[in-house]
Amino acid sequence: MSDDRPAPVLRAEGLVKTHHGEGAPAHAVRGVDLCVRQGEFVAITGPSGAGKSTLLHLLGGLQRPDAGHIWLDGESTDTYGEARWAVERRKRIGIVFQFFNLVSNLSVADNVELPALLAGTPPKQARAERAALLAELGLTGKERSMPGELSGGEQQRVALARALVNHPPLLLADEPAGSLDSKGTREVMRLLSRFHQRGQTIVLVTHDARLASAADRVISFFDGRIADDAELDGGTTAPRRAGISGVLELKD
Ligand SMILES: Nc1ncnc2c1ncn2[C@@H]1O[C@H](COP(=O)(O)OP(=O)(O)OP(=O)(O)O)[C@@H](O)[C@H]1O
Repeated sequence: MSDDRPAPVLRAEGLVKTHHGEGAPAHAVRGVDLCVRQGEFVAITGPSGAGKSTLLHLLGGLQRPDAGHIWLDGESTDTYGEARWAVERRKRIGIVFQFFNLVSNLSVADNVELPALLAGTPPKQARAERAALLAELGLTGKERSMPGELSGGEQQRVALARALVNHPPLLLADEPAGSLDSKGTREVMRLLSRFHQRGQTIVLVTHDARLASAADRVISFFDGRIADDAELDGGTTAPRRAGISGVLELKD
């Protein structure tokens, strides 16, 4: 039987991760199977402590699973070490975080150009890519600013430019509006939607059900497991499949 769906950009099977900290072990991810296809905008939502960030970190190779497997564009990552993950992230996975994680002593322009230069892009092309993205994100004129001189919303837009400068097939976003005010939140969500409309595959982690409604598929994560996985109908919050709303309404 032929499968005319877009190809999987990311696939995971049997992911398990337990954190061993000070107290009792935290079973953050307890067996997750997931397939994200080209062009999808997937939100992973759920209450605080459900394991959403841990799952995103596993998917981006920032943490290693205790068990399970991840494929990027159909290629197994089983043999990847830290260095290989870093290379693959640069090419294939852009990541934005709640607290931006910009390099504080580099200018806006240098923050955005750095991943392009590290990926071997010629300096002239890196500058052009940076200029185009900053213009797109409304940051023209801020090139020489330092991150600390920008508002939170502006810093997150710089982080978005940095994440996208190498045109990665996959964008991972971990609570990208978590430290922004409502204006910054609306702006980040508008930009994510715009990039998605142009074909960017996005996986967004958020505990905020309103933000999740910008996606076209919402995965409800609860206690380390996928509790529900629903396509949204035309960008509204109405799930095609019953069962999602109870989990979405859980408060932190
Ligand atoms: N590095 C760590 N060391 C020890 N425990 C951790 C670590 N990271 C996460 N945990 C624990 O794992 C569980 C899941 O955490 P995680 O941050 O993945 O959840 P989350 O759903 O993203 O929560 P939030 O929405 O509050 O960010 C929690 O019990 C948390 O305390």
